[in-house]
Amino acid sequence: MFHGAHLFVAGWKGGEGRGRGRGGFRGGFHKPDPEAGENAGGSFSFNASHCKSYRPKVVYVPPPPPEEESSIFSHYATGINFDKYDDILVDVSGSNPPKAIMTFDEAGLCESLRKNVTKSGYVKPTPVQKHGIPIISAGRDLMACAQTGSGKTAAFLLPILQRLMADGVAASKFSEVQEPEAIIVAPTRELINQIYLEARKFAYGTCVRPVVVYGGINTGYTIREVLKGCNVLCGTPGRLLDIIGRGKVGLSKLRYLVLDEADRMLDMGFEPDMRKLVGSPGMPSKEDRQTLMFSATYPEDIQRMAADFLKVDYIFLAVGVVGGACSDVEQTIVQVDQYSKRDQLLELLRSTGNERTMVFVETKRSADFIATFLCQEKMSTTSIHGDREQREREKALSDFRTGQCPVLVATSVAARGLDIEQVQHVVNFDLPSSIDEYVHRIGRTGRCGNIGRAVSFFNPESDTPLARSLVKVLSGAQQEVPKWLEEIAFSAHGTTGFNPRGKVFASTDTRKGGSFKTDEPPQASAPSPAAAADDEEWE
Ligand SMILES: Nc1ncnc2c1ncn2[C@@H]1O[C@H](COP(=O)(O)OP(=O)(O)OP(=O)(O)O)[C@@H](O)[C@H]1O
Repeated sequence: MFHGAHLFVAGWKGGEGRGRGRGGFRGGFHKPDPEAGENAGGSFSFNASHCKSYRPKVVYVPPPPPEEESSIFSHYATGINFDKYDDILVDVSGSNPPKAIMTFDEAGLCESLRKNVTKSGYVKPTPVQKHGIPIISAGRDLMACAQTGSGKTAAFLLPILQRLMADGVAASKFSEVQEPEAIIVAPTRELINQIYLEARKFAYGTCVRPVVVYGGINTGYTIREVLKGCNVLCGTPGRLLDIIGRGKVGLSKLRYLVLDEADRMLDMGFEPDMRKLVGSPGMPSKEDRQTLMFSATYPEDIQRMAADFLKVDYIFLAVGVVGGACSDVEQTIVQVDQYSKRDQLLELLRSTGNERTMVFVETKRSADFIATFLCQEKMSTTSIHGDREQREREKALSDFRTGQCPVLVATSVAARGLDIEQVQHVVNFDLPSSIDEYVHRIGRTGRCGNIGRAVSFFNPESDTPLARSLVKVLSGAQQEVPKWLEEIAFSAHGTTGFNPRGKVFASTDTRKGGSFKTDEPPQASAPSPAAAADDEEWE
């Protein structure tokens, strides 16, 4: 059964002026809606960036997060390859990097935090935690790159919470303006909510209070939550700027600014808002705050630009190959033509039984279309994309998490960061136009040392531009490269310099002199038009 009432009328939101593409005038009458987060500063000036269509007031209030300890600390088991993380090569550059820790005991966590780490099932730190925790604890800025599912979230949350707890920071509900010590930004609502739940878990039983703000939920509710006390503010950029613009959040106590999925936060869609955020009144300068960036991918141009937000002596940490795919995911590329994709998908899903599977498509329309098709074929399917109401998105995710709907059809909105237990399988029904997006998508499986599988439909008519990067990512993750794909990659770009078995991307810091030694063209950080159409809403 398809879970979600609106298949084709997926909740009216008024037009396409969203995500990365926003800022362009699309015509139509605009009425600012303060509840939806518009006209944040009080005065409304008519310029292109304000031109969104009128949208109805957002009334959705999400269900409260779990209160029982067993739900807060529920976690899945690490997989058989967890210990293999230790074999991954680590590159730390920048002056005087602190020594890595080997155990959580060496992290010097206070008792309550240490207890919460244990209750979360963490026995030993992953490499990004071994290196990242002491770097952050030493007060250094950090640009960290580590493969999907390898524990980047705890790598920044633990040292931040440790410092706040050690300093006796406590939330106060007696203030009309809340002054958080840390702000964490992520590109999608579901991801920031997940980070918030992780922060809440690690801060359990302490006086430190994390709060989450994101678009698609009632602003009044969000403000009330912030005003109950806020030390760690987690948010999507638009809603964060809105709350700050309304004067509900002051920045004078801010010590930590974290950009999760940092390359995405600094690409051309989110960069203006990130600059607005760091330019907000009261925001400490980069010299006076600690800025931390995390991702599994860092295109070179983004890496250079990220330096604008970091102190000169930031530390660059690369666990494994920058932009490399998780080697615990078995990747298969199947050559298809556009018209056989649906039948092949069906066949694939029938053969995998009830395995939890994420099926990625390129547009919101095809997400609805494929989900409907699978439902008609009696597969329990749900879908998530930017045109669905927040209520529907959260229901879809929850039905997928609980296994009620083992198939989730998704656009790029679900490509990054989501950590869902037992996703055994990812299908790229449509391949994305960027290899980084591919790496993030297949990283929804094979997490935390578990093994996963990814099958991608390659249509030579549309996917040839990706062939070369795909060959490199496959060989970099020790996967079999189909002969036909090598041939397509070879003929698409001629013979010069194409060495499919060569080094994938050098895992080096751009400060070493732009040494991303790759024989492929620089990764485009700009989104494709199709990807832009599926972007997260910025409220
Ligand atoms: N040291 C650890 N021991 C056991 N489990 C861990 C450890 N660190 C993290 N985990 C778990 O591993 C899973 C993946 O972690 P996380 O979501 O932080 O990965 P990530 O590197 O941020 O991935 P992505 O690049 O997809 O965002 C989570 O369920 C997390 O709780």
